[in-house]
Amino acid sequence: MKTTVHTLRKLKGQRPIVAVTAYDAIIARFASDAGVDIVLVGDSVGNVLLGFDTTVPVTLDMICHHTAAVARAKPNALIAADVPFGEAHYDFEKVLRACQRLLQEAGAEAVKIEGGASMAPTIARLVEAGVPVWAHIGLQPQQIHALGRYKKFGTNSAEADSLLADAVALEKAGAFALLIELTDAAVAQKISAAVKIPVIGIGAGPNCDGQILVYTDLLGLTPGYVPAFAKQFADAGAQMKAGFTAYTEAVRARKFPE
Ligand SMILES: Nc1nc(=O)c2c([nH]1)NC[C@@H]1CN(c3ccc(C(=O)N[C@@H](CCC(=O)O)C(=O)O)cc3)CN21
Ligand SMILES: CC(C)C(=O)C(=O)O
Ligand SMILES: [Mg+2]
Repeated sequence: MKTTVHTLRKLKGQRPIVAVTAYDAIIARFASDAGVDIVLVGDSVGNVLLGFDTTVPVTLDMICHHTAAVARAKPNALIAADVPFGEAHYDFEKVLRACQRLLQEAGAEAVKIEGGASMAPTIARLVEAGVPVWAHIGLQPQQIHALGRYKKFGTNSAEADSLLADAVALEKAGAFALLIELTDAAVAQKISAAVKIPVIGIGAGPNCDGQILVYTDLLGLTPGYVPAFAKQFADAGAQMKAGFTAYTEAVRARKFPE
């Protein structure tokens, strides 16, 4: 059955929501067939697949390209797409046009936007236009150059209070869900209890309404640094390397083709 923002909202309090990133049709199919609820075309495509160091160089064109590939798999999982660096910060027309491309041209069914309470007015207007918005708080990787490093949020009471205020403001703005990244687990739990919309965590402890991981981290395929919170559930990297080695040896030994 097709997952929608409506069916996701109803899962809160019923069972944990499962989300992963996907950047192409093959992975979207595997993830969706496994029963994943949401496939996110994350701007992490930049550092995990495209060889960039951060998510900052990822453009709207790139996200549209990867989202269209995911959409061609026709997954049952909801297709969400990241709004890339900068796009949500010009004016309303620019961010609406970005979301219009993602939904109309690429086939996304929801967008994810990094930002706290200050993003709430923009999100309220997008929701009014029919754009389902997943609001992303806590660590916002698009802020890396401003932050200097990836750091945990909500570790003191001022930060914890401001995260809770962000969550409440974004729920009020009409976000269909929250994503909370790299935050103190107790704060993530408190936020999950305080809002009616689902809270999906990454590096935010076990007491959220769902979890998300970058698929290459959980399959053992990430080429570079893997965050400590990610758990590896399979070693697809080792299997792929073994497959390439077997092929190389078979060709060199004239055993393939037979
Ligand atoms: N492969 C990959 N996995 C991800 O989860 C991911 C990306 N890339 N790229 C986009 C963002 C960036 N993310 C990151 C990147 C670094 C840390 C990190 O340095 N974490 C430290 C803890 C830092 C602290 O506690 O202050 C760690 O050891 O996990 C966390 C999340 C999450 N996202
Ligand atoms: C890490 C997740 C939440 C993300 O935003 C991405 O993959 O880009
Ligand atoms: Mg992202």
